[in-house]
Amino acid sequence: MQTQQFQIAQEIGAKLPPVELRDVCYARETTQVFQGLSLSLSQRRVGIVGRNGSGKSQLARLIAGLAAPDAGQVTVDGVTVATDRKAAIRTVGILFQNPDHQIIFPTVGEELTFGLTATGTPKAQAREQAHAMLARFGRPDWFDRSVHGLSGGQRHLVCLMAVLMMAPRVIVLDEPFAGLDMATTLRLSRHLSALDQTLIHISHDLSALSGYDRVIWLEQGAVHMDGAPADVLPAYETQMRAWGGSDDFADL
Ligand SMILES: Nc1ncnc2c1ncn2[C@@H]1O[C@H](COP(=O)(O)OP(=O)(O)OP(=O)(O)O)[C@@H](O)[C@H]1O
Repeated sequence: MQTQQFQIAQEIGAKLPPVELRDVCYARETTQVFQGLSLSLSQRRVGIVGRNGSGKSQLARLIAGLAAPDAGQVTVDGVTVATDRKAAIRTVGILFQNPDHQIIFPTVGEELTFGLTATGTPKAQAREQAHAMLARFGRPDWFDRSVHGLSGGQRHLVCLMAVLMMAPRVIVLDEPFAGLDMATTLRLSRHLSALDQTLIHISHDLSALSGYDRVIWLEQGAVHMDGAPADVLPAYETQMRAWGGSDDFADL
């Protein structure tokens, strides 16, 4: 299948924080995940799809600056995210599939205030902002709650609030709804879709991406197809059904 280049609506894209990957090479142990990947994202809602192991989570980590490319450059809104960490955490946030990969502190209050205090906000102001965030999400009583006493869905909400505390212009979502019940998923999706921020959303749930501005299909660390959801999602689904017809896992 030919990769399609998707034409960007410049008048919309110009106002949004650009996410740029230039000639990115990146290996994990013996796996060469990306070999010269270039991508320019400037839409408000970008979906990423691809098979298991195609490189989606590694792409998310590079965009969030949690990993540095071996060669090439990743910038978000002009910030080189892997090296300028202080600017990066105010520019781009990431929500993981598993909140336990994200949460560091024992209490909700500490988790919510850490990013702000680490980047110079006075402690009292950070606490005030955390209380305001908890009130916004209807959990004013959570500041002193132990994170480990919360359910998975509640921990997801803590992660979302911690990301929003930094007011990043771009949020990367790495399958944040996996394992959540339908009501929690609907509620979190509604909060996310109401956000002004640019969302780059990795998902195996194609319906979650149908209203997006652009969808990128990754295959073995390269862009296989790039375009409007109405073009990319049906093509992806058809290919997945065809591959799913085989009983062999050798290609996983
Ligand atoms: N910690 C690691 N050490 C070595 N190789 C890794 C590591 N993490 C990922 N990889 C490799 O990098 C490649 C891309 O993995 P990645 O996690 O980005 O895939 P993915 O598209 O997110 O898959 P999934 O849909 O299963 O989450 C895979 O070949 C994987 O084996």
